[in-house]
Amino acid sequence: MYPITLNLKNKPVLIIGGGKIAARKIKGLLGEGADMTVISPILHKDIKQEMITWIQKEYEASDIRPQYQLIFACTDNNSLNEQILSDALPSQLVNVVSNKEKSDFYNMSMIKHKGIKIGITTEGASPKVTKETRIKLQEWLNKNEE
Ligand SMILES: C[C@@]1(CC(=O)O)C2=NC(=C\c3[nH]c(c(CCC(=O)O)c3CC(=O)O)Cc3[nH]c(c(CC(=O)O)c3CCC(=O)O)/C=C3\N/C(=C\2)[C@@H](CCC(=O)O)[C@]3(C)CC(=O)O)/[C@H]1CCC(=O)O
Ligand SMILES: NC(=O)c1ccc[n+]([C@@H]2O[C@H](COP(=O)([O-])OP(=O)(O)OC[C@H]3O[C@@H](n4cnc5c(N)ncnc54)[C@H](O)[C@@H]3O)[C@@H](O)[C@H]2O)c1
Repeated sequence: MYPITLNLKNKPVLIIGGGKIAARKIKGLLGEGADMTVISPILHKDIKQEMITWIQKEYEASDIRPQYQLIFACTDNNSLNEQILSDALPSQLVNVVSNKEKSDFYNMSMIKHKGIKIGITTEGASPKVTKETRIKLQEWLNKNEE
């Protein structure tokens, strides 16, 4: 997979599902100034409703508008998340939170340290190993700080 960092300021980003995992993704995306639309019957308490456009309903294929370049399928229903992936246009990139093999892209585990960002990924193979590595590396950086 090809690593890049994206400038998402004012870019329209679509999230389907508004639960715990969506809340984590939305926090990071709002921090980067993305223009967020969330489609979900229910919103997690950590999602700041006033910062997003919330469309309170269940997903339908017509929700996939061409202006979205990034789409996050964050429902707790893996077959629905996979349906979202197949409804998307070939030009749209879809993150499927419930399937290690099928995503067009993954979020990396991030460390921010003294003005640099370190991204860690197993390219979907093992989120658990990613998290463990982030914790070990963070401890090493803290220990070896001048
Ligand atoms: C890095 C991080 C970024 C982020 O999500 O922002 C991320 N997962 C994180 C946390 C986390 N993930 C999980 C737990 C609970 C368990 C635990 O603690 O172990 C926690 C902890 C928590 O939720 O607190 C389990 C889990 N994760 C995925 C599945 C589904 C599956 O495996 O198919 C399941 C099992 C679900 C189940 O079976 O129930 C899937 C994905 N998770 C990824 C990324 C992508 C691949 C990354 C890579 O390639 O390495 C991928 C494929 C899709 C994506 O999301 O992009 C983030 C910060 C980590 C940190 O640094 O703390
Ligand atoms: N990527 C990761 O880091 C990670 C970590 C743990 C779990 N997971 C996976 O992510 C999935 C979601 O986890 P969660 O904790 O956020 O679940 P959750 O139950 O907190 O949230 C699910 C959300 O999906 C919404 N939803 C359900 N059906 C919908 C529909 N038809 N249309 C639109 N929205 C719909 C619900 O309203 C809710 O807001 C889990 O099932 C698991 O497979 C991923």
